[in-house]
Amino acid sequence: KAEPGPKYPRSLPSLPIIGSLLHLIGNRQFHLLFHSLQKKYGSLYSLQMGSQYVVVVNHYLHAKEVLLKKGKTFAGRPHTVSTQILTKAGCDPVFIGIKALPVFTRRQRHRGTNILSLTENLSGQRCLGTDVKTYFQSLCITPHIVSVHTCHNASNDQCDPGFLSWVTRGLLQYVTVMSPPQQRLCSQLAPQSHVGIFWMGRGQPRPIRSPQRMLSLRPPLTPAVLPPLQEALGSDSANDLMDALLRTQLSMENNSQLAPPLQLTDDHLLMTVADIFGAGVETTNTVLKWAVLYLLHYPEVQRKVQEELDQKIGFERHPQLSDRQQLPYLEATISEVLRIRPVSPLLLPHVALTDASIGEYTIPKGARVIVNLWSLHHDEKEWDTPEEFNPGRFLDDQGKRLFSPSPSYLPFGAGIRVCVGEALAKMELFLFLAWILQRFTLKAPPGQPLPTLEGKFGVVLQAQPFKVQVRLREAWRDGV
Ligand code: HEM
Repeated sequence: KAEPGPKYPRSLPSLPIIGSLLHLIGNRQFHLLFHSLQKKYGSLYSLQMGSQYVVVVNHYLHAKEVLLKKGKTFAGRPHTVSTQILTKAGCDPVFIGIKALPVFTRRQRHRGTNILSLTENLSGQRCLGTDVKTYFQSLCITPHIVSVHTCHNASNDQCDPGFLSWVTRGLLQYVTVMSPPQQRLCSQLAPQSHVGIFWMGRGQPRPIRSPQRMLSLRPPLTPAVLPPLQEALGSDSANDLMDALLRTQLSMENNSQLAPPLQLTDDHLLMTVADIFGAGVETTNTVLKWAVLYLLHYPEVQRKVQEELDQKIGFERHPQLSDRQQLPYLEATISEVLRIRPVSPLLLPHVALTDASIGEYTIPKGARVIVNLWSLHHDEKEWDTPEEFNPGRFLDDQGKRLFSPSPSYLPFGAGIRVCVGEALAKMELFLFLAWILQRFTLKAPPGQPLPTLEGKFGVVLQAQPFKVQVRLREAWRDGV
């Protein structure tokens, strides 16, 4: 009897050249579309983006196979023409440095109060404006600057002035302008950035003017920036990410056996630091916006968070990272925000580095695999009324924190490609929300309807612009 041939996932209909585009066009919310297509095609199916074979995963068992069990096999990322140009032909982030980020983040645990005092300086003391976007953006940038480089000779965590100006005058502008043009560029081929990125496989027609223009915006690591940092490299141990990168660069330069391609160039350094800002600022800022939006819709949740803060922290001091354990309801609220509106609802695309399989299905080498986190976080078999915002899901009967009430919860991905900023992001979210809600009550401005909870799919799942009224709490005013 003949062996059965390979079994491929069911596929959406496709046409030559345009692939399955006709089935995707007009729908801008790809996570929702991919979620709904399960009814017809099952939880694992494929589609064709131009010449690119794409597999969509909607169930946690398959997702865990891709990310954890076969993490190395599916660890590839797509190479696109724009990323090639932007990274100067492969000066990708330096993973020695990037993967070391959690270490520096752990060290920062002891510096929580310093992050907090920096956020205080930014906030203009007691009054928050209604421009949530700008406020949160500046709030989120600060810990990244601290995490990437702090001047360790200073008594508190202050940045080297040259480095700070390089970040604020050049790098942040570069990172903020990077997303919209990239989106525009991609939208010439497909309506949304994720799909655009998938579409931009090698050998396809593509406009390259924008990435080149973006490249010209990249702030060079001038002599004013690097030498002071190199001089400061005194002790043996690396204190922050910049230290680790510079130390590695130095030891590679001194190793005569390493040919130039193995040297760590200034471009590697720049791209690594740019990546920390690019990947970290918009994500954390977006989660904060979603958190505020849900607190406007669910005032009883806001009240409970404030009651917990009042009881456990009071009004005499700021919340600190060491308070996380005694504020389970706030932690549960953050977890629920990350579930209900995952910032990266399709993760980042993964690529099969060899021929492989997911469940009973054969997956060819080079296939792009999209893990639809939205489907995992809204699976009705795993979550009771998934569209309801209920932090209580993340608490047990005694009110203690449950870290993962369902295996279908992966807001930061998992395995070899897990988000390297997870610890830092959780610290930031905790401190910002604790600090804000200790002092302020958030409401929709009077006479205005509650803002929509519908997201906008793009580089991240954005909340639509909204305004918020911020009131200093009576209890806080009386307490200080
Ligand atoms: C709440 C905020 C954040 C969320 C929800 C988030 C989520 C994610 C997700 C889902 C991925 C993709 C995992 C995959 O494709 O399998 C990712 C990747 C990544 N994140 Fe985050 N992230 C956040 C904040 C940060 C921060 C603060 C940083 C840096 C300081 C960061 C750096 C990165 C990097 C470098 C990657 C790529 C990892 C790789 O390709 O190996 N993220 N993040």
